Amino acid sequence: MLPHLLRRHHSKHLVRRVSQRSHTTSLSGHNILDDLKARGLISQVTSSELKLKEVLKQSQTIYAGVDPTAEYLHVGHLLPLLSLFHFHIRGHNVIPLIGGATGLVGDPSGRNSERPLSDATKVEHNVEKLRHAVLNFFNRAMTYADKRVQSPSTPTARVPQIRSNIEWFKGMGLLEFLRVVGVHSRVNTMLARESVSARLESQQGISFTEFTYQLLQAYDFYVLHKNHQCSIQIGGSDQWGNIVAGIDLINRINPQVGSDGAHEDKAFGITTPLLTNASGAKFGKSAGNAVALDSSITSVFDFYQFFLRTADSDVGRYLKIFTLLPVEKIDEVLQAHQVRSFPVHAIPCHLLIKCFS
Ligand SMILES: N[C@@H](Cc1ccc(O)cc1)C(=O)O
Repeated sequence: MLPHLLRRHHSKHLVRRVSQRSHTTSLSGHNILDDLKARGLISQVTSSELKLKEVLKQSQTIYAGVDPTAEYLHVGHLLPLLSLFHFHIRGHNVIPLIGGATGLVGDPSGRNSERPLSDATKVEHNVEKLRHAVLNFFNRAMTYADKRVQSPSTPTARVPQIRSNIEWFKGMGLLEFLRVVGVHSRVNTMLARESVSARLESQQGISFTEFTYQLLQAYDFYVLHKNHQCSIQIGGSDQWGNIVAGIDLINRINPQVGSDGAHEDKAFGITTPLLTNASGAKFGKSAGNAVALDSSITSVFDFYQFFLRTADSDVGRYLKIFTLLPVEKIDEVLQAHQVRSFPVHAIPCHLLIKCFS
């Protein structure tokens, strides 16, 4: 029942979206933040929402990173990527980043044990696969959003350029890193970050390698801020510490002072929730139930089944997260179902299949 209802409203609303987008008002702070929030795509922001909304009235550059721990993306990656995509279709600049360098180190965030170091050639291989996967995501999502998006006159005509942080780390020596980044970083603050403090209590502790991870990600934000005027980083909620580390570094290297002498925020972070099902279980590679966005790993059939088996109580939440349908429309449809006490069986899998298979 639900897929049909949604299909009917789908094209009408997307057409409206496009005409809005071709005006400069598409950048109005009205407001991507409200929309992302209503979709359940925001967990936390690093400054006041008011301030961020103000900033978003102008075109911004926003980045999100993915580490090459596997050669495919999974459903959990979709939350930051879709958030990035929401910014993209409203005319902001987005930078999807692959962690060609950070993947060689390993992020301790959200893990209670040390990762074995990945083989460098495997990491390189994964970077290329992920580059392709992210490109594919943007291509498909843009086609799904609107075919006209391909027209060169729209701000979203181009698929964003994908970068890898190996670009700036490969030529950087240890001494330079210590002098540029280390000197501005407080060990006390680094120890207090959740990703580190949680591990300090474990018997195994944390290696120096994983301990420094936050500084690598911090430097990424700094480089993108300096060279590409990137002002916002998006990541999963486990990335909070790494994102804040970047903002700290940016502020320490170039303290921003407004005309009244007060500190002025120039860099911001947005975290997305981690994807869970109604019983609170996480999805992801480390949770062991990854649903890959790659039909050679998770077949189209399994992918479809995954969404088809969505519990009724998750349907509304997933629709808001995974489709571009207007939130009001989703609420309307869900309400109609509740009133008539229809069971809501599935989210419109056909839309998702088109995007990712
Ligand atoms: N640390 C992120 C990936 C990432 C890497 C580099 C960055 O600059 C940003 C994000 C993760 O593990 O999900």
